[in-house]
Amino acid sequence: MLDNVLIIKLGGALIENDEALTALYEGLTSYLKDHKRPIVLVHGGGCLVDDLLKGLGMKSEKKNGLRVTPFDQIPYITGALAGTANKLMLAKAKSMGVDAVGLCLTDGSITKVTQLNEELGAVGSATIGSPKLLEVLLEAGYMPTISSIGITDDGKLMNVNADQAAVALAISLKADLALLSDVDGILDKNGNLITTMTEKHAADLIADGTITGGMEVKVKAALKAAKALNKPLSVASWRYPDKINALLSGEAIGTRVLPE
Ligand SMILES: Nc1ncnc2c1ncn2[C@@H]1O[C@H](COP(=O)(O)OP(=O)(O)O)[C@@H](O)[C@H]1O
Ligand SMILES: CC(=O)N[C@@H](CCC(=O)OP(=O)(O)O)C(=O)O
Repeated sequence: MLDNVLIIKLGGALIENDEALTALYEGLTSYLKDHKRPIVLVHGGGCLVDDLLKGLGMKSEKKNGLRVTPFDQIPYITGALAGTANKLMLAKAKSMGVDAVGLCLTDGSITKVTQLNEELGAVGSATIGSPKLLEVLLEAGYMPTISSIGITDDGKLMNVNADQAAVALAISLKADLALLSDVDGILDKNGNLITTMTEKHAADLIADGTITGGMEVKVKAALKAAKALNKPLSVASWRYPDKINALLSGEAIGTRVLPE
């Protein structure tokens, strides 16, 4: 098992923000010049899916933060996430001199994906798989860049929430994990950053409507990872390049989600 892997999950809005995406890769390349640390990127792209479905005149709704994915929409959603979003990440990596390899969640069986339930349609749940392919790529110096599309054992395309996907990979690789989004971390009712989060506190904030939608999914996924790995992880912003450096050096940024 490869030691000290860091998985960084990037929310989809980053892909539409060229300045922040450039700053992220600058941060990664300058850190990797002086340090040897295996880094895996997992990305979302929910905003690209929204734009595509709207452009196609298709309706889209979310239930508890997860997109209802009719089977007739999954080819388009696959195009947006495993296609456009993944290849825009690889294009930026290429232009910054980073040797990246684009993957989906079931390439090399890096996770196992099953259908979550009938109600959500082609929405998948990712569980731990084989770390082998990622270890081979990381040892050879590539930066795996993984979309949240997966394939079931009987060959059906599935749309997996990217935070949940990153958690399954982190547990598989026993990696450190950071979930980076378009907000500074988990915010309280007044919009102030909460610096640490426990399961009990999160349950209270979900119950009183302070944590909703995509953040509810993210916090639950983060708590699952913190518990399974028995270590805290960061829910933070991708907006500040200096904080990315701090994160790479192992400092706490944003909200620390604790394994309790
Ligand atoms: N308590 C909260 N703190 C921060 N963000 C929250 C909270 N509750 C809901 N949100 C929403 O969750 C969003 C982040 O989740 P999501 O859109 O899924 O992000 P990403 O695409 O980066 O994974 C924020 O932009 C914000 O609108
Ligand atoms: C099932 C489900 O909700 N899938 C997500 C996958 C993309 C994602 O998670 O993107 P962000 O990280 O940018 O939110 C979706 O269709 O939006």
